[in-house]
Amino acid sequence: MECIAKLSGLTKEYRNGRGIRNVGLELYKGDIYGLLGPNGAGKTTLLKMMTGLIAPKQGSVTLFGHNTEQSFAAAMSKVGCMIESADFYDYVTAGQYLKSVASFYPNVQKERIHEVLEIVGLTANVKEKIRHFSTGMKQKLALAAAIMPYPELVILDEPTNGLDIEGIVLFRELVTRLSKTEGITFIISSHMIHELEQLCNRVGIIYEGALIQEGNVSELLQDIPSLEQFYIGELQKAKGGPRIV
Ligand SMILES: Nc1ncnc2c1ncn2[C@@H]1O[C@H](COP(=O)(O)OP(=O)(O)OP(=O)(O)O)[C@@H](O)[C@H]1O
Repeated sequence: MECIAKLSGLTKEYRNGRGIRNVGLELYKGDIYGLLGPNGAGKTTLLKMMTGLIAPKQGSVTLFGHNTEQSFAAAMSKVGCMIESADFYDYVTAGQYLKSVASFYPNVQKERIHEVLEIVGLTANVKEKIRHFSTGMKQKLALAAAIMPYPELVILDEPTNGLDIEGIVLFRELVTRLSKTEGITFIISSHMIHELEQLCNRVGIIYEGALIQEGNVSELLQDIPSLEQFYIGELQKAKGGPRIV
């Protein structure tokens, strides 16, 4: 299996003492890796570090063989991402926004704008100003931007936030399709554990800044009926309390 992302000993401490400590993780080509953890556990911090938005105090991120601190452009050249809730200049239209995104990538032709709009189901809204978009529509637009440069790795931080039920199902189908047809690898943080259970082949659990458990979903769930029960059990172990599931 080809390792396309390697995170080693990642540590970040904010001034308030929070952050992540000594997190190591590998992604293999074709993985759909789910990142689980309570609020404030460190998921966004970890994903921001993967994309160079935060520099680690210790540790390293290697994407496609390139260290993000030493060769940022090369490391990120096959990466698409959507971190935290999407923020836009909302007086422009969806089409204008995606055109500006496309202009960053020399290999992206303007036809790609319509392609990604169609993929996320926003074709009819191309001329609409973003300020008229719902939260879920903005999430879809951010996803369209993330897949614009034909990425091989897509990093998604809570991508289903604000999506309606149909949007969540579409999102799951879209990730599955992109994984199968384009061979795209995904790492996705989410609180929607049932979605992750259906979608992911591997999951990791972050608790208080540390990766406390990870593995193949099918192996982790050999003796436990659901990812939710596994997750709650692992959190209880980490907190040192008795297991109630
Ligand atoms: N810029 C910052 N300055 C200080 N503390 C921060 C900063 N960003 C995050 N934190 C703290 O670091 C911890 C990890 O935050 P992070 O956003 O990574 O968690 P998360 O797992 O993504 O949480 P959630 O599920 O609520 O989105 C939290 O306790 C948070 O308060």
